[in-house]
Amino acid sequence: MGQLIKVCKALTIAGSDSGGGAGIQADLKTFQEFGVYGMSVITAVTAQNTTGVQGVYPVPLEGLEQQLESIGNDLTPDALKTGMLFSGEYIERIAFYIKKFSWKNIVVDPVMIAKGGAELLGVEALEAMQKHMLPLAKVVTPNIPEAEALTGIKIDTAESKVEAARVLFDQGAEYVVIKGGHMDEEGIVTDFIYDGEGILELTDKRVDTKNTHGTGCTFSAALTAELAYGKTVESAIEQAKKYIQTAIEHGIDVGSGHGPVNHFAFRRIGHE
Ligand SMILES: Nc1ncnc2c1ncn2[C@@H]1O[C@H](COP(=O)(O)OP(=O)(O)OP(=O)(O)O)[C@@H](O)[C@H]1O
Ligand SMILES: Cc1ncc(COP(=O)(O)O)c(N)n1
Repeated sequence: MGQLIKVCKALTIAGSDSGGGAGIQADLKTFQEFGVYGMSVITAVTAQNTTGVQGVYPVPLEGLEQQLESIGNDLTPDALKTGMLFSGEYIERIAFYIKKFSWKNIVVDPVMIAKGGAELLGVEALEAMQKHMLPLAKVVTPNIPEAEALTGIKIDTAESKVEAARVLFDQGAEYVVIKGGHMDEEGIVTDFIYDGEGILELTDKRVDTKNTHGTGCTFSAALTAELAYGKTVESAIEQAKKYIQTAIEHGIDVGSGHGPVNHFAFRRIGHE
């Protein structure tokens, strides 16, 4: 019998995007690119493509819990990320299982609204996110509108960004990454990192493209993969930023709307 290879394992708890650009699909593609064994717990199935979200179908609560049990009873993720969690009730149950199985290295991507405007998490779930998920988070990775919704702070200045990061830290996340994709900065995009003491800003050139569907999912999945390898949070964030930059720069021609990023850009770009 051949010798089995030890691998790092990462879990995503998120929604399915039938179009393959965001959600579970983006996460698993990214895990694969990083050489990490990917697992998934699906909260909801979305009928979605590059033009928008056509439907949202939650997995029955029992099915959600059974997936979490199945993973926990056999497979221990070295790191996990959450994406679209659908509702406050689902968030509460997911937090319960994360604690039950003592899972660590948790990246909370507080997905709320799709780029096209579709609601992926009810507003009633904000409190559950604050109360149950943020205290479990090694890293929370909101975009600007999500950080505003979770803190009630309008982010339009450098000071308000720091203030919002402090509030998210106080809500329990060890590291806060406020992503800059939605910020109107000329030619650049800056992600802002806060760990309760210091601030780090990662800036790169803004790619002029409409194909940014799934950027947040892909970034947080790359970060989770790096944490699964046991990397420090700072180094994992830097690596994730490099990966998403490359994936956006080498965009692919898929669909007629807001296309996905190129998950395999590190490896092979397109074909003849
Ligand atoms: N046009 C761009 N050029 C370069 N980097 C970008 C661009 N847009 C976003 N990014 C980067 O992509 C990552 C995700 O940021 P963004 O603010 O878009 O998250 P998001 O809104 O949660 O994404 P999504 O909802 O599409 O999954 C960040 O690291 C950000 O800096
Ligand atoms: C299942 C699922 N999860 C997350 C997103 C967010 O990605 P985006 O904001 O790029 O639409 C999405 N559209 N669908």
